[in-house]
Amino acid sequence: MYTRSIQLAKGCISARRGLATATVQCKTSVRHFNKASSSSLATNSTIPNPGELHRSTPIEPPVATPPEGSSISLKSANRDESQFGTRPIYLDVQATTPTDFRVLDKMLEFFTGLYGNPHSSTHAYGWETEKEVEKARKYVADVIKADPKEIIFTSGATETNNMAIKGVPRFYKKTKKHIITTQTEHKCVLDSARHMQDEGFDVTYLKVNEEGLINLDELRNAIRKDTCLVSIMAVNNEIGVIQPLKEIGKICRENKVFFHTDAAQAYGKIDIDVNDMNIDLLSISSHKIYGPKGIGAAYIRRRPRVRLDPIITGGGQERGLRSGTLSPPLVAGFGEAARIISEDMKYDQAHITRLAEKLKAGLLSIPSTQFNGVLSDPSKQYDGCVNISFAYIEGESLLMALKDIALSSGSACTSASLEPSYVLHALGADDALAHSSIRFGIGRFTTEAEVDYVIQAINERVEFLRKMSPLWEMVQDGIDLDSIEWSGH
Ligand SMILES: Cc1ncc(COP(=O)(O)O)c(C=O)c1O
Ligand code: FES
Repeated sequence: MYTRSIQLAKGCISARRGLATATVQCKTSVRHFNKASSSSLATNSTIPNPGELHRSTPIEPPVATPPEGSSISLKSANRDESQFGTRPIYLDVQATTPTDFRVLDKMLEFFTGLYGNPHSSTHAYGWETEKEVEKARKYVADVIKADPKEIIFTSGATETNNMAIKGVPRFYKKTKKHIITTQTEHKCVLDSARHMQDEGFDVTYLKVNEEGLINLDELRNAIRKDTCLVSIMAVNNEIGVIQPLKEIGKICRENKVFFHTDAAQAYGKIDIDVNDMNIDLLSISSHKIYGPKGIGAAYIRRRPRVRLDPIITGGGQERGLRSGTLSPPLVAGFGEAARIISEDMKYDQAHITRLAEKLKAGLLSIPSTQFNGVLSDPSKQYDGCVNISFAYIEGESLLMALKDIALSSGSACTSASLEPSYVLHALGADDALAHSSIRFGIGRFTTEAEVDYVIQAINERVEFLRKMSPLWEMVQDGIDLDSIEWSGH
């Protein structure tokens, strides 16, 4: 057995409050991790501010040039600086979250002692691992008030979305031919829907309003006799909009249509009760909740029972719905992440809301900025996703000028393309505004010092870039840009 010089699992709720380097000693290696200070919340004023641990020099006065060779020094949040060098502040938690060290601690034993195949039913190695898998299944189910039997482990939300959007219509294809989804879904939902169109299904893509919300009457009107599935995401990954799940679930149940929701960005972040909301299928991703990558789950309702054609067939694992040997380290890590997020949800929410409000206020005080998402009703906006357009600046130029902050102008899988966001387009944003948007993701380990730094850095760099922008100069001179006839070359 390996020894641990620290007990990570207990009393770690204040992880974000004070990071100190601790050592976990395994049989073969010694690795460094950031460990929660054992100090209680009450004494956190004496703890070095975590943000200070990220930077060895104070914030610079306004810079006149982009940060090439900047003297601001940043240390990484979770890596050994001596080995990996300094890295930017991480504000891209919608793309992925850092693995919580309590999760890692849970996973380690599955690489050493607990290596049995959880599907081996003839010996103790299989039984002990299976017991851990079932524990994890319960933790994952508890977050959304589901029965553990309704949880199927998959490789992540992409697989689960494929499973739901392809699997349900294929099963009911003799009588049902229609699917409803929205224009602002994640690419893996839209792509699965297009795939089903190629197989002969009709797909309705619901529009959203300028805040990103669907219209419930439009949903009601779109439902046909042969509709088998409505797939509407819970929290949008680019703008954080929360769709009215309970109302959608009610409409679907009344019309006897299955309701699937992609909850990759919502699970553990907002309250979800699959029974109260009449959700029939739900997609979960472990790496969005501080768990390992490469694992996720499908919630599939048993009563009334949802049937689907599995995408991966074989040994019949996971109730025949997803064959293949499970990865116990990933399952257990995911389970631990779910257990922690259930326990810490209120604390995480309060922390994230406080920092997000500060960030939003600090950025929206910059002239000619626009918040993308819901402003009219805070209950319909997930605070941890702050998407802002900075008019008269290209989002990509701003990102280039912000090398000391890890950000994205939208989803991770489209971040290599310079196309403006299709989600912002669906909200009615013009190309210029869609091009100038940046998504700021705040999570469990984001610190106030990081937010302060980001506010100052963005203020400086936006001012700098606008000084170089002829459009900005014209606006300052009182010229109405809409009145200009641009030549077309
Ligand atoms: C809304 C949404 N759906 C699906 C996914 C895909 O999840 P996974 O990485 O687990 O396949 C993501 C991740 O970016 C997401 O944000
Ligand atoms: S897979 Fe995460 S944004 Fe595309």
